[in-house]
Amino acid sequence: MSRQFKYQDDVLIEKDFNWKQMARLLTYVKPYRSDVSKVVFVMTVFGMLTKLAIPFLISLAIDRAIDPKEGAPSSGMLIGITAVMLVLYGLRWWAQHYTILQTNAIGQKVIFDLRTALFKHIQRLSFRFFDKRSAGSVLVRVTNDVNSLQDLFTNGVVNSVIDIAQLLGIIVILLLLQFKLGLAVMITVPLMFIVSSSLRKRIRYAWQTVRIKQSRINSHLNESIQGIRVTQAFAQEKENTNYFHGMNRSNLRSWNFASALNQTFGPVIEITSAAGTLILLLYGSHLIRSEGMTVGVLVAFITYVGYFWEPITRLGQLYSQLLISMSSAERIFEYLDEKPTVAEKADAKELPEAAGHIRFEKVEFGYEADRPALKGINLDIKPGMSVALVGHTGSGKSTIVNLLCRFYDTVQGRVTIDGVDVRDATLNSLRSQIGIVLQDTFIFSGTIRDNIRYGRPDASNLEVEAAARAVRAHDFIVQLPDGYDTEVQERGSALSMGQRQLLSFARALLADPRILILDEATASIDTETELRIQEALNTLLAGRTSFIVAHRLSTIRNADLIIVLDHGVIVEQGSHEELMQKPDGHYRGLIEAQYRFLSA
Ligand SMILES: Nc1ncnc2c1ncn2[C@@H]1O[C@H](COP(=O)(O)OP(=O)(O)OP(=O)(O)O)[C@@H](O)[C@H]1O
Repeated sequence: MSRQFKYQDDVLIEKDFNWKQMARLLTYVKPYRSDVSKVVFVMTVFGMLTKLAIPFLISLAIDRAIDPKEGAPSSGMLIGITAVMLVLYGLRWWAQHYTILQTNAIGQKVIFDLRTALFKHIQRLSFRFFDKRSAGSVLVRVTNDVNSLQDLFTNGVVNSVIDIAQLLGIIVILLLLQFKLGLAVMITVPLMFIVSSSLRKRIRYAWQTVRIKQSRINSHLNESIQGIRVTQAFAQEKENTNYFHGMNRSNLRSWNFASALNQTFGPVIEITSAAGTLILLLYGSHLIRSEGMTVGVLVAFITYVGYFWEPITRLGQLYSQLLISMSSAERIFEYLDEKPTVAEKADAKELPEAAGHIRFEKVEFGYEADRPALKGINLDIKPGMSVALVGHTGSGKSTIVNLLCRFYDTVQGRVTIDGVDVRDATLNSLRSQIGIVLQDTFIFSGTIRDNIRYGRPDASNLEVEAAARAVRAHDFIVQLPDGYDTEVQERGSALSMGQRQLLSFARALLADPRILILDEATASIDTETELRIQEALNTLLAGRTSFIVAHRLSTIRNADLIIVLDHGVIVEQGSHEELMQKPDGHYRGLIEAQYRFLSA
């Protein structure tokens, strides 16, 4: 099997059954507690009591109407008892129908709430969280893990309350009907619990393994689909398929194993139940002979004991369901407990409309503790200035931008906008004043118009068009089949790189941020598009403080200030002319290398 893929962000979480966690899960049911009480009430009164009354009525029918100890059999009484039983069956049917409808509705609402809460939380998590996880594994938690709780909430919660009530009801009835026989039947209960509890841990572990394998499959699937072009270009389909096949097979094996273990619960209960019936028949017939117990009572006992195992079997199944759900719950709570590393202060202030004066003061930063990405960065950018960040790959250009947007926090030093430390401002007020145009423009599904409007959803159609015209995107948009209403396909794959760039310029212009960050595309484009993009850029940058991770010579030359980075340190800064005058300067070296490359 190929060893090129590693998806190890999910590890087995092996803990004992956790009541605290169960209580936490139940808090999601709390808003619907009045619905739950209604269902439990209906099911207990109309479902359970009617059910429990029936064996009693049968024993009554046998001992009083069919074969009474004194007097003649009575058909009138028999008809009366049967009629009562019919009414009880009707009531029971209605109660069951009501319970199924209601428990489904409650379960769905709880799942809806949980999924929304999880999505909302994940949206707020910082870049650091996503650095460590694949998109696929995050996806699994919002879909599979939440789904696997569905059964628990749909049937588990309500049924367990009803089952426990039924179990207690039957125990009381059995003991009241014939105390000794009742006790004898219950001897088998502890036996069953001992056997089944030894299975619990193994079952839980097995299901966790299944989830982790499914999560890896999803991660791989996600990566394979996103990278399909590269895979096909390098003719790696076979390798990829083999790897997937291996993962899939391993998942199948784990699933079969877990499922087989799970199935052992049923037989364990059945064997114990058979032992119970055996005790009942042997000891019951003895009691009839020696203590004058009636046949009716024995028949009622047999039916009650049948009912007795039912809730126990269901509670056993619920328990294994609970074990499965617990591992999903643990994984969901792990995410819900993840705190954004970039957190808003409790007393964070709204950043007032920024003029765009940006300072970096003795900034130190590293993505990992022992690998600094920026060292001793000092910058003072006046409002309206355009700054080009240049330097070798990995020199720290994007990191500067990440700190300015507060996607990460500095390790030391501070970043200020108009004198306000970015950590003292609310994230929303900070980021809404910063526009970002990334190299790999993210086009969302929807129309071209929706995409331009992304940062300012209330913009009118006229404003959208004006923005598109200003950045010279209008001409190509109107040539699309439905103009501004053309639905872009997944991530805008039908648009050219240049077109996507222009769209993102329009998006940024419409949002009208005071500070603009531009990660310039590295791909070389034709001269005409280059010119058009340059003009669009001039419109976009006018009057804003801008940081450009610059690759095009024209952009770099036009910048008011050029910052040259090398291994996380600013090695030079100044205008193009100033920097070109340094004979052995870094900048001069970079530009000359680029000229050599272009003329080669
Ligand atoms: N998310 C991350 N986690 C860990 N290390 C990172 C992360 N992003 C960047 N780095 C590291 O930080 C350093 C600076 O990276 P940065 O992305 O700022 O470089 P850059 O100058 O923008 O490079 P490029 O021109 O290739 O985009 C590099 O050594 C890089 O490996």
